Amino acid sequence: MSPQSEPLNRPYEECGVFGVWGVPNASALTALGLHSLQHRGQEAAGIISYDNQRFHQHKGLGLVGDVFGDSRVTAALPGSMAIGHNRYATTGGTHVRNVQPFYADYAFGGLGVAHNGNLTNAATLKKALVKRGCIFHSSTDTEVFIHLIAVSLYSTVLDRFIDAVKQVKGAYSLITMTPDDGLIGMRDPLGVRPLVLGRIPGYEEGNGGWVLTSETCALDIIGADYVRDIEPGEIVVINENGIRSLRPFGDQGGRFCVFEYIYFARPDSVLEGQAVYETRKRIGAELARESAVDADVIVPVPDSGVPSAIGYAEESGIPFELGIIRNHYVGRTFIEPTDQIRNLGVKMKHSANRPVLAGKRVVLVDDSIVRGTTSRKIVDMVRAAGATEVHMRITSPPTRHPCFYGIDTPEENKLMAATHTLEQMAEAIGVDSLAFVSFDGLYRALGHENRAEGSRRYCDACFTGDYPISLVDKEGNLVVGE
Ligand SMILES: O=P(O)(O)OC[C@H]1O[C@H](OP(=O)(O)OP(=O)(O)O)[C@H](O)[C@@H]1O
Ligand SMILES: NC(=O)CC[C@H](N)C(=O)O
Ligand code: SF4
Ligand SMILES: [Mg+2]
Repeated sequence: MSPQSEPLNRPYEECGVFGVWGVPNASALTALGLHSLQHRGQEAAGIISYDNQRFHQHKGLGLVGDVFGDSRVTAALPGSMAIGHNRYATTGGTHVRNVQPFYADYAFGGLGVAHNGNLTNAATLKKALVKRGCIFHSSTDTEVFIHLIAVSLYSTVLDRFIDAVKQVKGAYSLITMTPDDGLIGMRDPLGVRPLVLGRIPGYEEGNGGWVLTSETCALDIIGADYVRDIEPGEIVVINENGIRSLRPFGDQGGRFCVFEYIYFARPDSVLEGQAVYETRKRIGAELARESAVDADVIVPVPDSGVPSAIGYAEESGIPFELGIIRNHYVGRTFIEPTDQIRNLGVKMKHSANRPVLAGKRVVLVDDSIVRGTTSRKIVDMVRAAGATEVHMRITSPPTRHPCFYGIDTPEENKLMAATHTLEQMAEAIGVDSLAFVSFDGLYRALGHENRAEGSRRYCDACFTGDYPISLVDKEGNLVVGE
């Protein structure tokens, strides 16, 4: 949770966006894309389509399968252009009115927008917009785009859009659609969140078949080819004239979220040219070199600990075993508002594979410790299954600071690494030893010499407190709403 949202005890997550232009049944492809982005948001899903005459939309709380499982739903969203969104709230609670994509009817026609990220000056802008008479319908940061476009004095939609993004601060990967301009994709000037461009084979002769989405796994599911990443600060406009690229912010260099590699993205995705799976394996190998321990078995904390545990096992020569089994019917995170229910959720999600653990010295590999809820439970479980030693290895540096750029982390006083020393953490979790990957180890796994050389390319603020984008609302103690 970012401090800008309501004070619920929730783990982190973020959103997935998808847009397609120039194909029949665009909404059905969008629903498929959203399915493969489910790991980025499990709270709500929505699709808006356009059939050359009017817009159609369907949105709802729940998983993509709950909202779009029935093919009659997408059949009722006709058209060759569509955008979709999976939400996990960072600003504004889990209410139907906050479900994206958002749609607005302007004097110049309709416009739909889907946003992954989080704005750091949304409350400041909202205050000013409300004073000018704007009536907000949601409590999200995303809605400020809708009003900034409405009040802009520029005449074309694209100029109004550029005018709007120039006023916001924060992280945003956006997919917008309008009847005249078609599909508009954009990454914020530092490219904190991902956005890729793909093309469906068979459309090369014409202008159709374009796809914009958060991760390449959503291209794979619909058989689209990866074309390239949208660059930080780049706007792409896709319509019957083909694809056009604009750079109203110039080149400010990227600060891509390093945590996308560590945890968020699906392991079969490729982000900014780097395969997530291989990167996680390399982080695991770095960790094995840095924090070796005599043990009998390397056990991942599923899901996201799996690739790095493979890397750790390969490097250490200690066998990899699935000592913890994950229940596939429990989601990635537990969005229940209380710690009590979240604790039960962790119990429901993981169980010990006793024959693999009994009498063994176990190394558990996970990607992060946020509150420590997962680690505490897993360690208890592994000990109860008869492990003689339990060592914990974490493939991120300690999470000491909240994220304000689209990841739902808790405020500082709930982050275990912000309130405990390493020794206190090891004791609280109940392990014989605990180690986190070093900053240099992490950056080596990303292909850099060390952090000093690599960190200019990434945001790693939740580990370092080095926030690359100003936290305007936080400094002014402003919040958008509940
Ligand atoms: O310290 P905590 O507050 O418990 O949070 C950290 C845990 O949460 C995440 O897992 P999650 O269940 O979200 O997803 P995953 O199945 O993809 O690993 C992460 O991988 C850690 O296991
Ligand atoms: N996690 C996200 O990217 C969320 C997008 C937007 N800030 C919202 O709260 O709806
Ligand atoms: S603060 Fe952490 S999670 Fe947020 S964008 Fe930066 S690296 Fe990613
Ligand atoms: Mg996990």
